[in-house]
Amino acid sequence: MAGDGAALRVRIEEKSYASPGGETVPVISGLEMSLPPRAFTCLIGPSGCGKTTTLRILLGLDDEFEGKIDDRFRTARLAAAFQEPRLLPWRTVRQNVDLALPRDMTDREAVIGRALADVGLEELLDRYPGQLSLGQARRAALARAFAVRPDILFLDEPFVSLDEATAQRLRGLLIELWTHHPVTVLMVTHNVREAVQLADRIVLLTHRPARVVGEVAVTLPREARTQETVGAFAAELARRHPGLVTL
Ligand SMILES: Nc1ncnc2c1ncn2[C@@H]1O[C@H](COP(=O)(O)OP(=O)(O)OP(=O)(O)O)[C@@H](O)[C@H]1O
Repeated sequence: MAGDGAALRVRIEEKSYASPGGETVPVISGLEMSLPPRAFTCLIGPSGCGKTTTLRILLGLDDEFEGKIDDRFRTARLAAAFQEPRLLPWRTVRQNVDLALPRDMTDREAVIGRALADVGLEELLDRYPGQLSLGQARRAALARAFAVRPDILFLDEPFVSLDEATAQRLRGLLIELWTHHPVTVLMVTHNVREAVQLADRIVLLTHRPARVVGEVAVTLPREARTQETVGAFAAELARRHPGLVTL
């Protein structure tokens, strides 16, 4: 992808779904945002406002919308990790990573070995997903996403339904991976503290139909992001955006 330093821009004029009764339900309306290269952007907003729908459009999984997506999304190498780890159950961890790699990638065994070692799964390469804990499966999904060496990485609530200690370890791991392999990230989360802990900037959406109501730079240096400073930053966001940001 062209490393020209410009931000990737997106404008989704309108996206609707049909309700079971056949009515048109607008889900996104006039959503405009940009993704600065190699920045970690979190997308937050009320439940059901259209965050996953936005991600699906950017990933090219849904083209039934009106708007303009930067052409570079179409030529960039994309990777994603979702709420469900989405590993193929009949393939081993090693094979799951291998299947995601570009066909022309050389040195695959080394790439796979390194990616899984980076997330602490070097002993579990030949296990099947059913033999992993949820936390281990999430690690494997992150390893797979980074192994692809993407230009843009999309994350949709990758740590939801984990116990807090495991989620916290994986957040640390994600930042470590991203620091070593800087990539443009767009991560959807419900959890404003998680967004403040991880992001360079937070894009805040309205209730459905979603549009952007604000962009917040997280100015806390990463080494100063403690439970207290993150909590205070998140509380200030909730104070400024009542009804949209809840702690
Ligand atoms: N395939 C679909 N058909 C009809 N309606 C849909 C479909 N997918 C999503 N919706 C509706 O569109 C709205 C936005 O859904 P979406 O999953 O994008 O929201 P979200 O912000 O990611 O939600 P959450 O925070 O709860 O994960 C919701 O009201 C949802 O019920």
